[in-house]
Amino acid sequence: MEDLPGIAITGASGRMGQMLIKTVVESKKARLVGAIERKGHDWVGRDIGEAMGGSALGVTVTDEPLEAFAKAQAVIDFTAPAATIEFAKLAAQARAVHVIGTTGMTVEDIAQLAPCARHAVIVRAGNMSLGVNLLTQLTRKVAEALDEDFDIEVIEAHHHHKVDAPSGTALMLGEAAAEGRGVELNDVADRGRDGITGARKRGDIGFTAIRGGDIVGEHDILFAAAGERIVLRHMATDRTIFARGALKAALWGQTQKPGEYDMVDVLGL
Ligand SMILES: NC(=O)C1=CN([C@@H]2O[C@H](COP(=O)(O)OP(=O)(O)OC[C@H]3O[C@@H](n4cnc5c(N)ncnc54)[C@H](O)[C@@H]3O)[C@@H](O)[C@H]2O)C=CC1
Ligand SMILES: O=C(O)C1=N[C@H](C(=O)O)C[C@H](O)C1
Repeated sequence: MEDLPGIAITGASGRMGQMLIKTVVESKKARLVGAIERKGHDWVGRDIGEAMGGSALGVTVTDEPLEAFAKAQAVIDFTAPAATIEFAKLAAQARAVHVIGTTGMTVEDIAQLAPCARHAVIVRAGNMSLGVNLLTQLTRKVAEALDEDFDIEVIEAHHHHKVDAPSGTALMLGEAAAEGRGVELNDVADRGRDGITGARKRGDIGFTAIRGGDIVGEHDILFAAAGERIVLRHMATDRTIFARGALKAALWGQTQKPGEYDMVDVLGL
């Protein structure tokens, strides 16, 4: 048991944090060594298992990430952009693999990861599921095969707690479509329509975000032309798909050189 890679989970009380704790505890390939929450959170100082409403797991929730990371071979982090940047610096200091699921990071945020990746493995993806990562490949291929007679729209739906839009997954799919077309997403993305917008610009890739209820995550890539439409769809119904992918990334990262990777690397797609 002691030989298994030790995993620390940040944002331990969150929707993904709790799912990750369960996934690591149930895994025969890793052990839980740390649970981190933000300063002032009422779970700090409590056993993580008991805080989650179950039996004790022998891991106390801490607000001192570096102490927890120093005991871990990997950190799995689904929190918020500012927290993730700080965690990247600390994970690099601890030489722990940093698996980042956090979305809503800006280009400037992402640039801050590069110096950390000189010292430790970073695996970052807006979606850790096998299905979505396969869908990015399919999206690239379909976009490559079709010309601009086909308008590309990415439509996503999520629960009403989600704070960022478009979703990280929608942006991954948009990137894949843009790559297939041989264009830069930044040059063609249409991310917010309201009022008299004018007609759709040929070649644009549009994004629509739906927020409601407890939707786990749904993504459509629509290719719409005169007289026909193609729709590629992924529907997540359970957050375990993200947690399992993140744990796979944490284990895969143990044998990699420092650098920045994504789930396509992990899954070998
Ligand atoms: N890449 C993927 O496959 C997936 C990514 N996500 C992303 O993961 C992130 C979290 O999602 P949820 O779990 O639904 O949110 P949530 O709001 O339920 O959880 C976030 C947790 O992070 C904690 N946190 C914030 N700042 C912190 C800090 N400085 N130190 C320690 N903990 C801190 C919060 O207290 C909270 O417990 C979002 O960006 C979401 O888009 C969610 C699902 C899948
Ligand atoms: O916030 C979520 O819940 C999710 N976030 C990710 C995203 O932004 O795409 C992945 C998944 O869709 C769930």
